Amino acid sequence: MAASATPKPNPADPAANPAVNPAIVALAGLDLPLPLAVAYSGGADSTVLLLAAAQRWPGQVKAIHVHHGLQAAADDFELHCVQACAALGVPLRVIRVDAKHASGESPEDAARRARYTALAGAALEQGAKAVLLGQHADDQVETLLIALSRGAGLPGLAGMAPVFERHGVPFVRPLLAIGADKIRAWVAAQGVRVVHDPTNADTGLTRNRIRHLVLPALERALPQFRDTFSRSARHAAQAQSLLTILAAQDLQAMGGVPLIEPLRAWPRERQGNVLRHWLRTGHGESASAAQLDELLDQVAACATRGHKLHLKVARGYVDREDTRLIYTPT
Ligand SMILES: Nc1ncnc2c1ncn2[C@@H]1O[C@H](COP(=O)(O)OP(=O)(O)OP(=O)(O)O)[C@@H](O)[C@H]1O
Repeated sequence: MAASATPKPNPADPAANPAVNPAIVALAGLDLPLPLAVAYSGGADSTVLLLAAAQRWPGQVKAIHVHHGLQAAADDFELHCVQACAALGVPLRVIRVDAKHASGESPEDAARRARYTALAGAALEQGAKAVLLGQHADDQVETLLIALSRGAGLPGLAGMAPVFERHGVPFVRPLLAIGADKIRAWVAAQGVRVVHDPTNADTGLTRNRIRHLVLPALERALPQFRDTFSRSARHAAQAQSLLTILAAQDLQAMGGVPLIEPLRAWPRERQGNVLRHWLRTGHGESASAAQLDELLDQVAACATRGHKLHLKVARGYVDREDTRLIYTPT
């Protein structure tokens, strides 16, 4: 068989049957606390998710739509969601957010941040125990490729987590193993009405370039890429979780603050691991690779008690204070 041959669909696999909503299969084995909310944009992915969730947990599903106010079509998206939820008999909460981006932040990141805050707030207000998101296998591959293109470390290469918590609310991504082609095929075959976000065609955005240029090439060259890339992401996530455990233990062993002497006794990788963890968990900051390198060089140079250390890291400074390091946000 040629390396680029597309695998034949397995007739025994319900996810390969275009008559079955692929999200039903993904939700079948899930045991989640009820009631639930679905983050519903009106697009194909969250639509199949909402339909499947409403079928799997009748009367226990609510929808939340975030109106970003960023594009003219946002009012049409809202109207579509209101009508679709009314037809389905699913209660809908629409939240309007002001997703203006701060300096140094991309508009997409700002919109995402505002969206998660709004989704968590609406879920808490509605008594929903978790929020379901519609990201699928293609979104995961795009996320991985974006991470690679930025030279990311393990946290980036771990991709999107299937479950995570934000603002005290659990978020779940049940569709991560389902390809976009299966979702699109089902939506088209069933004639389900969905909205199309015009910004998805904007190839000025890295994610869209990957979607439109790279994924079709991967499909031809490596037909199993969704499965294999996701497996690599899971390996990276497992390795990262071990590193986080080690960092937490190391920080605890130093009494919760980085101490120069014990730090210097460890290999450089272990020092970097615990310092990154300290900055992130203690101060909500991420050091760039160059800043961390410089910090490690300076720690290595702290051979005498009098050696000073003062370094800009993320949005603040790391200083030496006697035997330990302290972080001061600016
Ligand atoms: N405006 C929104 N309101 C509520 N949830 C949203 C909104 N935008 C995105 N989401 C949620 O976040 C997920 C990922 O968003 P993303 O922008 O990557 O996808 P999307 O193209 O909007 O997906 P979809 O095909 O569902 O529209 C969506 O599947 C949905 O669950």
